[in-house]
Amino acid sequence: MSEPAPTTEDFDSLADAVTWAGLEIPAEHIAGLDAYRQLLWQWNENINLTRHTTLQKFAGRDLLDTVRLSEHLDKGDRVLDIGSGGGVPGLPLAILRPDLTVSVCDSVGKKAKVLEDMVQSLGLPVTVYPARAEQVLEITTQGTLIARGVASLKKLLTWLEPHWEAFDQLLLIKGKAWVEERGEARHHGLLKDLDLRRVASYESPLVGESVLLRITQRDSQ
Ligand SMILES: C[S@@+](CC[C@H](N)C(=O)[O-])C[C@H]1O[C@@H](n2cnc3c(N)ncnc32)[C@H](O)[C@@H]1O
Repeated sequence: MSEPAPTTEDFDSLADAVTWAGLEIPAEHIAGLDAYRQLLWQWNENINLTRHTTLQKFAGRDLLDTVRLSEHLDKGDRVLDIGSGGGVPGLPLAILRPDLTVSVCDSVGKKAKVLEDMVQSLGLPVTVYPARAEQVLEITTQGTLIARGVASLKKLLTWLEPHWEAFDQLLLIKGKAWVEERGEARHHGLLKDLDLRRVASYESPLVGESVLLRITQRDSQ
């Protein structure tokens, strides 16, 4: 019989939770990630930003997703996290990858204000846009758009359809339902000019399989 997953009480520190999640994060980044985590949980008492309020979930979900995503971003890329909410994956990514130019946006003003406060407190070189992704793409250009938990593929591709000239690729963190979402997007003709690849698939000890989808314009290959 397999061992039950350990509970939060098993971890006294973020470093222990990171090791449990099977992640190799350089020691120099752990303090910054933990500072972000503390701010997020403090804000979460007043405004609903995350349900991942244990070290186990922070490491086994938020950091795991961010680290796997990070492995598919080129050095020096310009990255926009769309629908950043409490900051995942954009803020931990900015901590782990100082070579990237990271921006985050959220369409809910209150959430964008919290993101701005966290960025200031942590001294991160991150631009926060209190706006919908579509609006940000009218005034900026990006290398990679990243997103987790924002909307179905159909919705995302509909929003982004008029804006492909403003970015090179879309990297999405998705769960098992990605296959049905791809079917729905295809059915609506949203993938006809796009190339969608599953570039990674990884197991979270807490939620099972997650995938990273890379979507590009077909003629940009
Ligand atoms: C479920 S939360 C996910 C937050 C975070 N990415 C995470 O994984 O923890 C989705 C967020 O996307 C934001 N959102 C939805 N549509 C958006 C859009 N078109 N542009 C920017 N933000 C959007 C919502 O306000 C919400 O904060």
